[in-house]
Amino acid sequence: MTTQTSPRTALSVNVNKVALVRNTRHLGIPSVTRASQLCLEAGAQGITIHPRPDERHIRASDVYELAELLKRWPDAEFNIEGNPTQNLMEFIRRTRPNQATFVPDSEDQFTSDHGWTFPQDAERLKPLIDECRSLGVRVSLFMDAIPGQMAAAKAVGADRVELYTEPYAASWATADKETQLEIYAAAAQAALDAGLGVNAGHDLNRDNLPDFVARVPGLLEVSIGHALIADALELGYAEAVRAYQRSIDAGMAGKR
Ligand SMILES: CC(=O)[C@@H](O)[C@H](O)COP(=O)(O)O
Ligand SMILES: NCC(=O)COP(=O)(O)O
Repeated sequence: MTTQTSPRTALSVNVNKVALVRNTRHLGIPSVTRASQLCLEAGAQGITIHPRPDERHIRASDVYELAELLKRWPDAEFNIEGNPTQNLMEFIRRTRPNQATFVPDSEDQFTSDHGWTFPQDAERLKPLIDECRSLGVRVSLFMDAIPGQMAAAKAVGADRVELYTEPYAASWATADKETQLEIYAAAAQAALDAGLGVNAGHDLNRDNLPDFVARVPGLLEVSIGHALIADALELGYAEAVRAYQRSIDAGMAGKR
């Protein structure tokens, strides 16, 4: 078993939903770049976007404007998510983000709801992972919390996995929470044992974050969008980011 001292889990704010609201008028507000700037000023360690092919929220123009913004934040990370067999690779080639998170979504998918599957997906992913790494871009694979899949994710060349956390989030207020935490802890440990870094995301929020951070070993990054932006509608971006940082700190304090 690979153990490591617990790194402080980084918060990457996903600004998809700012773009979603912006796109309902031709006024350019709320601004995606201003939202990102305010989140970074408040202490977020990164910005995540998922430029889907239908541009339902993040548009190609957002990708390039955010890439320029992040150049002014050298200590922050830019994480671009997407399906590398669709539109993602062009964005990676042109912007060289810190991290590319490969997500196996179809073009018309309502939202992300599953990870990659090995060995089926290995052959088509390997050259795309190799290209990202040749560009100096870290690759994270969006994965279900299945311990037996982690070695294959490493074998195909991934640097990290992002654990898809909706099943945990859905269990949080139920009797199934403890079982889910054990599943995610085992999947994270299997990833660590395989030599992978561990990220996580989808439906995480202020309430369910502390337990997850406390129980999942080696958690390097959480990318959070929907709930954080919803909270920002009430609290403002800066206070929302500070609230999520407090949730992460509560989880860090609770690590065994
Ligand atoms: C991969 C993942 O779980 C999310 O980052 C994804 O970006 C959510 O996409 P929507 O914001 O379009 O629901
Ligand atoms: N990779 C998860 C992400 O970026 C945001 O997911 P959500 O918090 O919007 O569900």
